Amino acid sequence: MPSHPGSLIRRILLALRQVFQAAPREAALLLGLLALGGLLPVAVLGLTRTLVDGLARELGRGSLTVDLFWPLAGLALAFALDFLLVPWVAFLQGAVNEKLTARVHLLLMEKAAGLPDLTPFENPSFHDELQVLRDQAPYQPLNLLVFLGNAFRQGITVAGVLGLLFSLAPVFPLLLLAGSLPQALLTFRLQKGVWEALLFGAPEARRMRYFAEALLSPEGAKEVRLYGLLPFFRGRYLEAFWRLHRALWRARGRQALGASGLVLGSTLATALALYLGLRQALLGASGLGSLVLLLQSVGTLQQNLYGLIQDGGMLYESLLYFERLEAFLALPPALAQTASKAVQGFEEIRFENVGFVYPGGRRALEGVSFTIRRGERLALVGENGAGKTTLVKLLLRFYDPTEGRILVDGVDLRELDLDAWRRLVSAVFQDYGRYALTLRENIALGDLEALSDEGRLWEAAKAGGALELLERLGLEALLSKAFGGTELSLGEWQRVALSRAFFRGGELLVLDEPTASLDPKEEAHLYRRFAELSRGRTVLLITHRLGSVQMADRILVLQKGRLVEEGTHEELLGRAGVYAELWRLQAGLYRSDGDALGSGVGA
Ligand SMILES: Nc1ncnc2c1ncn2[C@@H]1O[C@H](COP(=O)(O)OP(=O)(O)OP(=O)(O)O)[C@@H](O)[C@H]1O
Repeated sequence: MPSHPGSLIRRILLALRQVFQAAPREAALLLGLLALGGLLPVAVLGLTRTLVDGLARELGRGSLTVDLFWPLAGLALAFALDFLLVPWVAFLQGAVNEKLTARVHLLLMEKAAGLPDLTPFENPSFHDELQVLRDQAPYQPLNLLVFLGNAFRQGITVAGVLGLLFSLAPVFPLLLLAGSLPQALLTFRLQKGVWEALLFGAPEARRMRYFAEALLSPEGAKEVRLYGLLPFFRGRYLEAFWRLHRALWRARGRQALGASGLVLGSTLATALALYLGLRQALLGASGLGSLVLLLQSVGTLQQNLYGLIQDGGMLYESLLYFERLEAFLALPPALAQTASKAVQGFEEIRFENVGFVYPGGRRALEGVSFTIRRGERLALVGENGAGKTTLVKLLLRFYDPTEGRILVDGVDLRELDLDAWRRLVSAVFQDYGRYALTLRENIALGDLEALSDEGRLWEAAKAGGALELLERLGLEALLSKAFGGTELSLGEWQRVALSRAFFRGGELLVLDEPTASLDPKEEAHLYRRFAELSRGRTVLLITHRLGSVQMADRILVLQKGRLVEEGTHEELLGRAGVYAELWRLQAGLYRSDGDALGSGVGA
């Protein structure tokens, strides 16, 4: 539970703000119905008292007087309303829940995908937070509505019953509260222990979900079977389960023990209240109805106070969820976005002593300087982890360099309007998207405004090697088995990604291992057409297949984050440096006699 009422109220208001922004009319109506629902038990108590007092007066007359009729009619109405409220509260709760859940998802999508850079994703706490918020988004809104609704209704009932008792004598609400409040408060505090264990155990709960997912997901299905991973993941799942279960067991045990310990005090206070009520009635100081009210109030009060505490405890987690959501939405982007210099094209891009250290501390680039001129085809080669992809990420401004600068016609990239800059660029990343959308949409995502331009779609498919695919499946084919469509092979997906990049156009084309999944025939075909495909564009090609880099005007060789060589294929071979060594090794793979130094091999 929140440690002081101020923070509880602040959290409730925060969550309510989201509820009312999602569905203002439905939420107001729901609140009204819940308030009515909370008052009904109070009305029943009051009417019962009147009825019993009337009955005591009329006893023996045998006729139903007006004095008896109205409270009876009131009771009938209260019971009818109580029944009537159930389906309508459920109806409104359902409606608000759907809108609130959609709102939470939309807020998360807009925040996470709307960030201009990737820096926040490097931060483990951002990553964790996003995952928790995403995982819980489907059920926390409903939890909030149910538990907040229940707590609100029960709170009104408790306040109403105490008010009624106060009208009998102030001592009654005081005694009954003294009888039930300590137990309720203790439960409240111990419930906090359970929730803290749950929250503290949250990583365990997430680990459990992860290990279950590893066994259940289609992606893992092949390795799970081949390597016989069931016992391993099952074991890991159980380890996490027992850690969480033990923490919850202890917290719940304390809760039960503490509540039992208070039984004596609670019984004494309640018994005293009832004794006083009975004495008053015997002395004729109050009617029989007041005694009945007192008797009934004990049950109603305890039931609602206890319910209030239970639901309040459940509510705690939902309130925390909405507080975390609010904090997440308020996170500022790491990238300064004050720049707004328009850019419609470029003559040259210059890396000037560029260095980059990932937020986690890993240095990926150091002192890199080179220039790409418009229309040039530049190849970037180097071993795994040399920094090639990182260099592209800086060029697309997913991150800013930590040292040096990137200049576009002399202007720092940081000063250019980011959207305008990115509109000039088209790219195929190593981890390109595979979308459960139609083939048309998958290609047109590169430039959605031209979604219906069939001529361009066919052209792009031809350029990207997806023409045969398009002829076979058609533009409207859904590319997803999960949604009842067609599943593509990895190479086919890569052709679609290439087509998407060609569909976008753009002055600068970045290709990061664009042929990794293509068969040798299509790869050769693509590179043969490369001159034509890249006409009028500046191309930055990252590849490990050195046979394909000969079509580049210039080759940059990265090693451990540093630019170590630069030149044409022939120049670099002549230099007998890193490139020549890589070339020799790769060429050797294609020669049967093991002599890798023969000319023209691998070309
Ligand atoms: N998000 C990241 N956080 C921390 N370090 C990273 C991150 N991404 C990459 N690195 C590290 O930066 C270095 C350069 O990575 P980069 O992906 O740029 O290499 P690469 O040359 O493209 O490699 P490959 O040929 O394997 O694709 C690597 O050592 C890698 O471990």
